[in-house]
Amino acid sequence: MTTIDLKILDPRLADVLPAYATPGSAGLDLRAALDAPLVLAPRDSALIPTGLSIHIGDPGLAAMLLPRSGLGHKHGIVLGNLVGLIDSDYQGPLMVSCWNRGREAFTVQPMERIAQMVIVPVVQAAFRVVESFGASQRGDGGFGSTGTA
Ligand SMILES: O=c1ccn([C@H]2C[C@H](O)[C@@H](COP(=O)(O)OP(=O)(O)OP(=O)(O)O)O2)c(=O)[nH]1
Ligand SMILES: [Mg+2]
Repeated sequence: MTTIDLKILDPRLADVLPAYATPGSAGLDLRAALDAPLVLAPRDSALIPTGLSIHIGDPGLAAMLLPRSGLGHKHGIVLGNLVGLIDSDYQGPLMVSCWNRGREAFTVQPMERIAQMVIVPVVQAAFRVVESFGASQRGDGGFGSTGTA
């Protein structure tokens, strides 16, 4: 298990820190550190604090914020940036852009679990400028070049 520094910005989080729900979980649920319910009208989005900050510290790691499948599928509550990427050197508050892509208003309750965070490995690459690439089977084919069947 990797250890990551975490600051509690909102004391309500102290008892409900992000944790893996099952031994095999990949995601850690993040909560809406709101003082009052927040109504998201259809197509509205809001930047919601999680009450936490983390400093991953290792450039070989990052965190990704993803929707929770239940909220996304049943209520249309996904992320305004589709996926949130937390850099390893970021130390500010963890924020979730909550987007109601559904047809009905949705009320986010204070401390509700609104998104999930996955810690992922990262490879930082340097670029070597070349005039031509070595041959590959795909070459420049893309965007459906292999067909659908
Ligand atoms: O859903 C998100 C996405 C990002 N961040 C924080 C952590 C991340 O490291 C930082 C910058 O994110 P990103 O690089 O995606 O945004 P940007 O628009 O490129 O901002 P910047 O110019 O600060 O890099 O904002 C969040 O708290 N939540
Ligand atoms: Mg950026």
